[in-house]
Amino acid sequence: MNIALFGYGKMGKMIEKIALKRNHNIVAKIDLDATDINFSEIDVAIDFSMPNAAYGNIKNCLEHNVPIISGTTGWLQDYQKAVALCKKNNGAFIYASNFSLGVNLFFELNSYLAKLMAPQDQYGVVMEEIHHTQKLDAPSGTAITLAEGVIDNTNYTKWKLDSAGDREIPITAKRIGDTPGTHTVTYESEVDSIEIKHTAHNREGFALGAVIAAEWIVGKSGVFTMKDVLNLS
Ligand SMILES: NC(=O)C1=CN([C@@H]2O[C@H](COP(=O)(O)OP(=O)(O)OC[C@H]3O[C@@H](n4cnc5c(N)ncnc54)[C@H](OP(=O)(O)O)[C@@H]3O)[C@@H](O)[C@H]2O)C=CC1
Ligand SMILES: O=C(O)C1=N[C@H](C(=O)O)C[C@H](O)C1
Repeated sequence: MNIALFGYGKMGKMIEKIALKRNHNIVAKIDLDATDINFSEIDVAIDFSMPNAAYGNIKNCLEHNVPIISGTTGWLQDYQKAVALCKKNNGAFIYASNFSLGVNLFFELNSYLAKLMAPQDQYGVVMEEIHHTQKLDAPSGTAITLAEGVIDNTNYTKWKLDSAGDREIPITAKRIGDTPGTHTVTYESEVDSIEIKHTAHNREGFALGAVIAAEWIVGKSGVFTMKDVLNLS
């Protein structure tokens, strides 16, 4: 498969390594608003760029009939526009806040736990995410997906960074060293705590998931999620 990388930073480089091992070709590495992209040679594009660049890259690919996988976080105010554009162009598009198999299993566990906890009013939920100091957005996209999993299954109504009001989920975002990504969901009562945690040891899981999604999407049309790719519930 011929893959174009939009964003050739920490994730772009890791994706290149894994894609080459899986016998794919990297035909373009795009770090800025490039205008001379040869879309006709691209089977699928993978975008791990920056919050202010992601939507433009996705739009560019969809308008050139190139399937696009996006892992960039912090651009979700434009997500519905990307969905509409994909449908209009009969294109193919996946956004995931986290492409690793482990985190996608963790999302399922989070939703299941939220369902169990919904009637237990003596518990309140709090979330924490820890990432490297170069991360631009807070809270992480993964923490937002986890909060949405709780909101969908309980009477919590929204999430907020740091302190939160009644029926709001407080998310604490810490930036420490080169931490690849650690997410904790804790239910606290006066007598005990129930905690689930995912710790990424490196970026390989994210990159492998993105390449698997790219392999999966070629030949399809529609807006998909990692649930579709991994065949989860
Ligand atoms: N969904 C997931 O599983 C994961 C998502 N992420 C997300 O992926 C994104 C990238 O992460 P990471 O690789 O660590 O970040 P980096 O900062 O290491 O890399 C981002 C790259 O994007 C480049 N860039 C800037 N503008 C554009 C543009 N217009 N088009 C294409 N590329 C551009 C930057 O170039 P330059 O340096 O020249 O500005 C840089 O090389 C983040 O949003 C992060 O949150 C990260 C890990 C996993
Ligand atoms: O910026 C990162 O590094 C990461 N970003 C994603 C997020 O915002 O959730 C995924 C992962 O946690 C690493």
